[in-house]
Amino acid sequence: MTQLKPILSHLDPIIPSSTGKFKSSPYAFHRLRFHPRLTLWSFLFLFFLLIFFFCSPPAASSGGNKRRSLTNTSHSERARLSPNWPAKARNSARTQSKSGFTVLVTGAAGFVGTHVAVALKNRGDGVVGLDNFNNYYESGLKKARKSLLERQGVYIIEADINDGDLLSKLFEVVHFTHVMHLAAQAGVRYAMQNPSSYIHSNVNGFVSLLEACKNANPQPSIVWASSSSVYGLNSKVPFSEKDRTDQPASLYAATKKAGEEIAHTYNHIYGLSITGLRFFTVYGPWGRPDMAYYFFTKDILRGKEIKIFEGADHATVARDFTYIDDVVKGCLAALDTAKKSTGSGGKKRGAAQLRIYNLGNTSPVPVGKLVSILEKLLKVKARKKVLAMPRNGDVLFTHANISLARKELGYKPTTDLETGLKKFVKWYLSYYGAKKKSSSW
Ligand SMILES: O=C(O)[C@H]1O[C@H](OP(=O)(O)OP(=O)(O)OC[C@H]2O[C@@H](n3ccc(=O)[nH]c3=O)[C@H](O)[C@@H]2O)[C@H](O)[C@@H](O)[C@H]1O
Repeated sequence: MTQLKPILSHLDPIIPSSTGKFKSSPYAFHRLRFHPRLTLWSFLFLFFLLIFFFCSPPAASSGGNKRRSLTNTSHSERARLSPNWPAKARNSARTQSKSGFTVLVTGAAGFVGTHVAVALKNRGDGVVGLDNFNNYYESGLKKARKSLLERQGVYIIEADINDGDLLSKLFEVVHFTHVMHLAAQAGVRYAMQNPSSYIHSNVNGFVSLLEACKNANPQPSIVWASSSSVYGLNSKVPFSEKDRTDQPASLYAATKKAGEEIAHTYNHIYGLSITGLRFFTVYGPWGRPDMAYYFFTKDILRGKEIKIFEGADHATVARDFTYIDDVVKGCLAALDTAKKSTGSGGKKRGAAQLRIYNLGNTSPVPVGKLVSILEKLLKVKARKKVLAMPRNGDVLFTHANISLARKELGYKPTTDLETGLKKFVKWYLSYYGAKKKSSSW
């Protein structure tokens, strides 16, 4: 405050005493121009303001609760593309056997994308990744996932799914048999701060991708990530694929629901084979820092207070937390059972497959229990504050009925929350421990 005093005292002469005076800005400007000390202080003030503005890191990941501009325009992405990307993509797309799939994984530097890409590569499929590396959460984590994929022989093209020209070229360079579409603007609560990013990625981006797929010859089969959030205010449990999904509680949910309708249209008009997977709060190693289990871990370790939401009349908030390895198995099973698209070059030649499945754990756990498991694993008592769930798009509980996925995909989750969190915590401590040692954390 004392440092501000000189600045403020020099600003005093130009602070108007009434709104009327404020309008006479030429007067203030005159005073500003001809007061040398004031000019010096003003320039210094502006200089430090600009330094602060340009040097500020992107907002912290905890809860993803600050508005950030996402660097996901196609022009900026195009500028970052390596000139020999077609050769690298062709090489990465090579399969180990004749029957192997050639899969484009969008959102490959994301949490689920990285795991799915590795699993496909490990079983001998050809995999090309695509990711815009936006700054929704710490970019270092996305880069680390990219390095992991590179070590496995998966090349990631740094581009946005909204870049239609790039996608058309990519589908000419590589004849993909399948597309695993995982690129999306995730996060339920962040939608209130940056609504347009959800339209950009989950609506426009999805349409841009489907346009490229429908024009491709051959057309690939598509498996994509929808969300448990489409059940919204539905109160019938467990959530079945037949239940209503017309009451989304967040814009995120609304864009995922829109995606399901858009999928129907492209299937109907162009004969694209499309499978949507409704993920239920997926967690695990290499996870997303904007999710509660992840930033609770970070905050518990730092002694920072965590907020635990509860419903009206102290109702428990619970989630059907689903471990990443189980979800990956579901994704691969969806790819394996996907029928071929029936069209080619934009023309439908027959009815095509259209499916939707819940991929949950079918065992909801209260958020309070999640915290007590973390306390046990981290051996640290959390500083907890229980408060009413804010009106921010959250829903009280999720619970998946997985009978359809079990029957048609052979999907069978086997990891309970404690086992899954144990693996997450182990990864977390080694990842950030190693980063701390290299003093970049
Ligand atoms: O299945 C999905 O479709 C979605 O799953 C995930 O959303 P959610 O289930 O909301 O997960 P997440 O944010 O980890 O909050 C978990 C719990 O902690 C509670 N919660 C949260 C924050 C907090 O400070 N306190 C708190 O109690 C909160 O009330 C909630 O009960 C994905 O982020 C989303 O992208 C989407 O994929």
